[in-house]
Amino acid sequence: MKYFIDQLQQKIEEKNSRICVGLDPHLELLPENVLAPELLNDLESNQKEIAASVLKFNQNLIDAISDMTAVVKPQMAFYEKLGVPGMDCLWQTMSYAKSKKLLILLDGKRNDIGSTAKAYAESYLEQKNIAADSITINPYLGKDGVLPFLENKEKGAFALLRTSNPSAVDLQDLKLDDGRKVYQAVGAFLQEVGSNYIGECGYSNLAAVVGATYPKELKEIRAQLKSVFFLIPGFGAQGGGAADIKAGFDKNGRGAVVNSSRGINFAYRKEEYNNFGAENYAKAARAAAEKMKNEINDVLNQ
Ligand SMILES: O=c1ccn([C@@H]2O[C@H](COP(=O)(O)O)[C@@H](O)[C@H]2O)c(=O)[nH]1
Repeated sequence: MKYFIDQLQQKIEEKNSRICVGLDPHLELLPENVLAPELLNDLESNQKEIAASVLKFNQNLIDAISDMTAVVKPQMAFYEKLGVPGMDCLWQTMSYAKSKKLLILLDGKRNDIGSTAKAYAESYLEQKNIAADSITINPYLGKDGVLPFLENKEKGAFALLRTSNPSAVDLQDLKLDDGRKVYQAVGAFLQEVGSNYIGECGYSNLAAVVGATYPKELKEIRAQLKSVFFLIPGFGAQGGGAADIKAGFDKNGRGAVVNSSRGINFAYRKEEYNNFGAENYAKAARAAAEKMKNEINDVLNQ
């Protein structure tokens, strides 16, 4: 039995890639040759057709980037939005990614009281036919809400720690009586809970989400949490760049993956990749993923 975090670290090293490719099908950004825009005028009536287009889009993206990333991160919101066909599309996307030997980090930010958290873990990490390898969770309910996601050591959880959005400061930076900020207390909590789930690589199956858009906090959190692996979202579309995420890695270039969703999924819309044309969106995505992978490796080698 191999710990989730060891599987992830091993795949990162095999591919020499520290990127995580988000699968976030923003419908209005899909190429017209994949999704006829008029279908969006009546989303509910056209859920089935739209979900079929999204699946084709995802499969082409996965084909284009599977040798270049260890892990893909489908964002559940975009699939839930398409009702039952959307959930079927999510499951088929995960199944396709699995067939290409990619790890799956399902971004759903689930959690609840212990018994309900257990049901979430069973739903998304333990189904027999297809399940994710890891899931994003909200740690706000405390330990009994987190432990069910760690029961199976082959699976992992990524808890929100310091998120990438502008309003992250509203609650996460509040000061506690002991002088720490809320996110610092959450970090210490994650390290403590995760200490019983540490793999051979020295990191724990309980990982954390820390945004690329807050490089100062990322550096401070990396220094504080030696055994916590990071998912770093916010690269590209949210403004984060390679220089911002460097401090999230340890001195050996381990301990984190950096996510980009729109920046890769919809690279074909950027001037830089205009020459590919909308019909070659997957080739544009590959070029963007390769650029991101190289930029991160370069900055870590400096
Ligand atoms: O703090 C967080 C936590 C999660 N996310 C998610 O990551 C992707 C980012 O998408 P981009 O298109 O690369 O901006 C998206 O699914 C978010 O829900 C995050 O951005 N920040």
